[in-house]
Amino acid sequence: MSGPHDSPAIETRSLTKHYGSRLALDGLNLRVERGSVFGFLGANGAGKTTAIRILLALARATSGSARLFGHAPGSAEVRPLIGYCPDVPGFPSWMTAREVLEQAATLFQLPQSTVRRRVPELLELTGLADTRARVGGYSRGMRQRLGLAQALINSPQLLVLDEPTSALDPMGRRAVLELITELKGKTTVFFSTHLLPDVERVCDDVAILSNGRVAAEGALRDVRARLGGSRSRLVVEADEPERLREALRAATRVGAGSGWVLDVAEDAPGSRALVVTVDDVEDGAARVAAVVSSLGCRLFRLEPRAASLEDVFVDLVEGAR
Ligand SMILES: Nc1ncnc2c1ncn2[C@@H]1O[C@H](COP(=O)(O)OP(=O)(O)OP(=O)(O)O)[C@@H](O)[C@H]1O
Repeated sequence: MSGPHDSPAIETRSLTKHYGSRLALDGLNLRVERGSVFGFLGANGAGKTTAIRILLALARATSGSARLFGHAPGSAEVRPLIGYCPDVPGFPSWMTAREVLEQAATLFQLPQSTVRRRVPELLELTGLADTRARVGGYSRGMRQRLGLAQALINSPQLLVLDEPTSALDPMGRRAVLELITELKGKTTVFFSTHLLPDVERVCDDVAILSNGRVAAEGALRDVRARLGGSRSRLVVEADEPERLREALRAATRVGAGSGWVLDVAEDAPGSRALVVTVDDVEDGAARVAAVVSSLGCRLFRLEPRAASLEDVFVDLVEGAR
């Protein structure tokens, strides 16, 4: 592994975790560069929380190694550099948000002058400045925002977030994503999530975890481009979408059949555009155009659709089942 000065924010090698006979992590190799916003994706049970718990020294690996800035998880060098927010953060119910943050500041032994500045700043940043209620009366979204404020109290170099937007309404979600964007370049942000649009919005790099292993990783753009090609999609819009849909459905491959269409779906609810999945985009486009023409329909639009992260994710996770 690299030395502490040039080492990545996170590096794991062959990280393996057994819970009894269950294999939760199966030789996980992960590298998160300093300053990046890194999306850690995986279906339920893929091993995301287990990996995060090992990185935070809340669980022990069965074998393999993990380093944060070149140091062992939980070591005295690492602790001041990390901020962590679990998916469901817990706080003493009788405390106010301000008290929670002041207590966290005490644990990090921050000077009083820093606490006086930082606590109101963080309350403002997470939209809790005007809340007088005690934490016991908070909604899950409010707890998540307070958890985030707490994770930022020590101005960490690495912020680790487990499903940071899962409990938030659209406004709260947007606020958290904006906050992550603001941290870009200054703080390394490593977050697990199921919410692919969030990843598409803020992440530089991603790793897709499947059955305790990295199934794909790299720059978001590259992962999409590299893996999105396994299924090609065309968007087609004609004046009689129902008839076109029926005709394309008739060309759908069933089982080992020889149909050239893999799937047909509405582009969006109520839209007359259809998304047609084919093996080969050029051949598919020519065939779709021929179908439109044979129906005597007017063609308005026929174009390839770039793969989304969701396409890549679904392909990888379904492929691993
Ligand atoms: N304490 C535990 N004891 C036994 N098995 C566990 C324990 N914690 C996790 N597992 C198992 O390990 C595997 C990975 O779980 P983990 O919680 O890390 O996945 P995850 O990707 O975080 O899932 P989710 O998105 O549902 O939170 C799962 O099969 C889970 O059932």
